[in-house]
Amino acid sequence: MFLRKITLLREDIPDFNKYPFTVPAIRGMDVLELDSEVTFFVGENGSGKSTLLESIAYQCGFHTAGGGLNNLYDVESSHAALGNYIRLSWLPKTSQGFFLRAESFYHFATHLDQLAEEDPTFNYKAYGGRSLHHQSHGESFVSLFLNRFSDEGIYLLDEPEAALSPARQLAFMRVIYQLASRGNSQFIIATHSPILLSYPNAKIFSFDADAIESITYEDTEHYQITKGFLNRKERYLEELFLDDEDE
Ligand SMILES: Nc1ncnc2c1ncn2[C@@H]1O[C@H](COP(=O)(O)OP(=O)(O)OP(=O)(O)O)[C@@H](O)[C@H]1O
Repeated sequence: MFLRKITLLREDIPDFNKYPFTVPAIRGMDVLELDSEVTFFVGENGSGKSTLLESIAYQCGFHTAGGGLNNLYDVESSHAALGNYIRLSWLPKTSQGFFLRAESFYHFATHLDQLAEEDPTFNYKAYGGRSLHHQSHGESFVSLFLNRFSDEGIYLLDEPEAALSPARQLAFMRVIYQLASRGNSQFIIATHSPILLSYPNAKIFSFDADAIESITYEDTEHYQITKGFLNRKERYLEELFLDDEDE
């Protein structure tokens, strides 16, 4: 493990009425203690998971649109609004790792193609040997996990399941397991996947309340709704499609 603590520098915040401090979970944040190789951020859409993850990436020196320390490319990266208002406590510090952002992964793939154009020796070795644009969305994620992720580093992943089939999500959990069990990799993952969230002994932080708090897997809405739906699909669908006058 590397990153042990994330502290919101409350005394430095000029205005709590401006984004990102208008987001309840961020506004109420104090100190997050990380004590597992795998940490999940979970919560409703818009609850602040990406905002916090991006600010961690910013503090790590990673491109906030996705990439590692050496990936400088020109795409509209967000300003990491929260980036200057958090403090990361490391033991030990690492600058190795990667920020995967599903929504801007296309731009990262283009950035690699540009590198290949400029440098004929660039062979996509860390990305499966060929342009990420020549692989399917899911294949390109898997190439990244298998080739770019190495024994040491902090991996910040924003909805990695976005491109992965359920089978590939399970395979991805094995990649996490192999890296994390060697003791030198740390993962912080914002996700909506009930499969990924089941990773054993992970810390799960929920962003659904007025502060970010640790919860169990079974207490996540993702687990409860998915389980309820799969157990009683007909009942759920019946209620979902009830005509207004029937209610
Ligand atoms: N640059 C911005 N300016 C103002 N508001 C923003 C900005 N970026 C995000 N927001 C708002 O902040 C809130 C938190 O957004 P964020 O992207 O962190 O949510 P999230 O939990 O990652 O959601 P999702 O699960 O949908 O990805 C949302 O209400 C969003 O509309």
